[in-house]
Amino acid sequence: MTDLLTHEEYRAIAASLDLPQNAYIDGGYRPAISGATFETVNPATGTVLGTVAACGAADVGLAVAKAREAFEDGRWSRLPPGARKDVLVRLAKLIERNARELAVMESLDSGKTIYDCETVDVPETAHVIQWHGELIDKIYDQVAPASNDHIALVVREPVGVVGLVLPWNFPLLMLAWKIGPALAAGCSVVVKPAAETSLTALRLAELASDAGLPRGVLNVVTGSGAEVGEPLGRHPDVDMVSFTGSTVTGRRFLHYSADSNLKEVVLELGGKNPCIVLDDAEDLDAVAAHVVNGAFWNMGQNCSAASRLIVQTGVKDRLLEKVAQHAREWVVGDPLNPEVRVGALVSKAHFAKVAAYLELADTVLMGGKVVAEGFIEPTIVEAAQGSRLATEEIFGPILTVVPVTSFEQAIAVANDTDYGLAASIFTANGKRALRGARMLRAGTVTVNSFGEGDITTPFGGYKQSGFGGRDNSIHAHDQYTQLKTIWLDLTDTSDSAIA
Ligand SMILES: NC(=O)C1=CN([C@@H]2O[C@H](COP(=O)(O)OP(=O)(O)OC[C@H]3O[C@@H](n4cnc5c(N)ncnc54)[C@H](OP(=O)(O)O)[C@@H]3O)[C@@H](O)[C@H]2O)C=CC1
Ligand SMILES: CCCCCC/C=C/C(=O)O
Repeated sequence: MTDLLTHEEYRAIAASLDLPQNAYIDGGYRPAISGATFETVNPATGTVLGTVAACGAADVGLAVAKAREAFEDGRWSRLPPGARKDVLVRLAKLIERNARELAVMESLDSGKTIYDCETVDVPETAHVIQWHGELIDKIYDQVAPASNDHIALVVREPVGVVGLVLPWNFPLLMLAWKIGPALAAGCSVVVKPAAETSLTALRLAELASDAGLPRGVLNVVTGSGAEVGEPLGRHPDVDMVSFTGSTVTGRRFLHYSADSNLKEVVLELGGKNPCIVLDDAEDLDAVAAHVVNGAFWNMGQNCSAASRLIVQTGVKDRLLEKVAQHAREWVVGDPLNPEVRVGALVSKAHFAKVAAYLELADTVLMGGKVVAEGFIEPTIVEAAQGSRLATEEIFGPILTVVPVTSFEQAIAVANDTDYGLAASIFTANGKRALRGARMLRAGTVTVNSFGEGDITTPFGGYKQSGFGGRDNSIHAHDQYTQLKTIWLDLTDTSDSAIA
């Protein structure tokens, strides 16, 4: 467990940080070719932290060319897997050694709490990179069951140059979820972080060079979705894009691919994740703790947040009382204060969007107020199935309660959404739990708990929550590799055999 510092100590570190400013291309920092910059803001205070290179299509072109050069000359792609493992494990160690700096930088740039950055985001980032590094020299290719006269090898090859387009809710962790398997597989990557949160991706790229990653293999191009994301999505020499973010933007990447080189596209998109609590659920205190964590962790800015509580009427009042009790313990305030569990929403624009949902609530069961610009207290509202509060991804600390009267109705309401990322079901009846888990249309279903699984389990969505592949686990490697068949004819064609 990470030893946390005091609020004052975190503030002192924040004041002394050396923040990256430029894109990271071909193994070094570079300003945008145009010289343009944009301001990156601390959403908790509204102060400008610094400026960052506002890159454009020319910078994307340069990064892709450098990534292609690196891929084709084999400086990384053709290293033995064990050698790639060594570099990734060294990178994981460097992340651990620089954890405090990365955690404070992440908190300042995103409004996430230092508590979460120190205890989850940064250690998990190191863990994920180490896990994929250590996996890569343990995956074997296959021999197909072809006839005795043939040997058919099925081998995996890195897909090539990949574009990784990231969201702002877990800037380091989503970077790790994508570069871990991509680099382990031997790909060269061009990362586009969200403009709100570019700093830690840049610093991590520098650490990767320190760990021995050859130049050109990991490039970070900073700037907006329109100026950097779109040119990357349309680039004819990018072989594959892995994207995490909104369903609207994810859909655009399919258009970019169709309009350019039919690059592969993997999308990890939004969710409106149901958390079902049935009348027979045991240990309501523990259930309430899961519900609160699922709904309010990271200020609800989590694609797998438990944003819909579908609760059977027999247990509703008792559960909601406990949920409110737990939620009241979540202190809202300065993200650099280690006591705080609810920090700032990522930007003014996002805060305004989430705050507008408060206006839609007729029945506020708890909270419902803006604490200060950027900060919203944990809020519980009741809303009818089909209402905007019950169907739209709010991505903020607002939990919508939908009462139901039966197991069947709970499952029907849970599945009545275009999304299908995560779901959970709380019940003491094992058979019903498993039947429910089978019936729920979601990529991850948790029973008597809420969570996303861990690095060993695939993460991705059904329906409009996902497309084309999975993050995490050994299956993440499918995104970044392609299968090749090598067919060898063993028939004996020597003279004696013919005679
Ligand atoms: N699944 C998830 O984990 C996430 C879901 N969301 C959902 O999306 C909503 C909106 O958030 P938002 O930040 O706008 O999410 P987006 O999906 O727009 O952003 C995700 C990434 O895509 C980039 N991007 C944006 N527009 C384009 C484009 N036209 N072409 C290519 N790339 C683009 C962004 O760049 P930039 O931001 O720099 O312009 C960012 O790097 C949230 O309220 C939430 O509901 C958001 C983030 C994560
Ligand atoms: C330690 C697990 C953190 C999981 C966060 C998953 C969020 C993904 C997303 O919002 O895209």
